[in-house]
Amino acid sequence: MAAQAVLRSSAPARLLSGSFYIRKGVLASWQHYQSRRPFSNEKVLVELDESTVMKMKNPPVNSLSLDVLTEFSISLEKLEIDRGCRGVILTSAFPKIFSAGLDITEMCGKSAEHYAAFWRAVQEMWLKLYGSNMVTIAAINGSSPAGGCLMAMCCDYRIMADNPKFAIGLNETQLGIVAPFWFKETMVNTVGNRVTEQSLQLGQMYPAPDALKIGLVDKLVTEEKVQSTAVAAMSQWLAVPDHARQITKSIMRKPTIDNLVKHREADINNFVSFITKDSIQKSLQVYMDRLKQKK
Ligand SMILES: CC/C=C\C/C=C\C/C=C\C=C\CC(=O)SCCNC(=O)CCNC(=O)[C@H](O)C(C)(C)COP(=O)(O)OP(=O)(O)OC[C@H]1O[C@@H](n2cnc3c(N)ncnc32)[C@H](O)[C@@H]1OP(=O)(O)O
Repeated sequence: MAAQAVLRSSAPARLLSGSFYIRKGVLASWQHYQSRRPFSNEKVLVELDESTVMKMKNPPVNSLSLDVLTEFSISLEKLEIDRGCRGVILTSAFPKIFSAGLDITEMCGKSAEHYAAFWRAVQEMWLKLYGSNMVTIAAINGSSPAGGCLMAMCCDYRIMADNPKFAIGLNETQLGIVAPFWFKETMVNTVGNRVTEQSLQLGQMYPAPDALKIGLVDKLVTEEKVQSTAVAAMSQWLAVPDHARQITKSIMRKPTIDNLVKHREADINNFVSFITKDSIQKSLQVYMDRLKQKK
């Protein structure tokens, strides 16, 4: 809902706040300084250097736990209301892993209340990131399955490390679970219906070069150049007038966002009744055991 409000109202609001900024002079400068200080969170670092960079840092694989998702949404919201921040680069603090997707342990052996709270946090992250008014660029410096791929697809532009060992995709069916409709819609909006249909059914993970071929990522560069390329791309995107770019983004994304907002509670109920099934719990357990055994 918040993301929706931002999408609808924020272009004029930002223009208004721009004139307030000039008139109020010193006060605005102080507020600007306050809001531009790096935030020191535990699992989502926000660095304010040449560009604003959000770095996921949840060892070992940046799985998206309830804590990480909550911290992520709060940090993004702070940047969203910061008049000095027009764009954000999303990346990982670890080499070789962007994000392992949703934390599977949050979906195993917990209460229905926990699953509902967890799923609401997943939705909130998506609403905020997909609905962001800022330019969002994913600097994908490693593998990015499922929820990690979703986060990357929420961004306006995706740069990935050129290494066939790194793969990205929505692999949910491989775990015996189903990507919900808004994951599907995000992928359709990124790579089109036919590729999505095949990818989702097969739970396909794409090595970086194949991800480029199907348009799941926009550019491949060497691992060392991922972040600097993201900074360069950011200047290009920021050269476009904000209001025009934001309204265009809203026109493109609003129907998809509205669809989740409208069905949000039903989607939570669906998730809870799906994930609490014995057969699904067993599938997840088998998948986790396999992950642990592969060493
Ligand atoms: C009808 C429909 C209605 C409603 C919708 C219903 C359901 C939708 C439900 C859910 C949607 C979910 C989306 C998801 O995101 S599910 C998560 C999918 N993620 C994965 O499959 C990734 C699995 N991990 C990997 O492939 C690899 O770990 C890796 C490539 C990310 C990294 O490989 P490494 O070799 O570097 O590291 P590992 O040794 O494999 O892992 C280290 C460590 O981390 C644990 N781990 C890995 N991934 C996860 C994870 N996603 N969650 C929790 N824990 C994870 C792994 O077990 C290792 O643990 P130990 O060190 O052995 O303890």
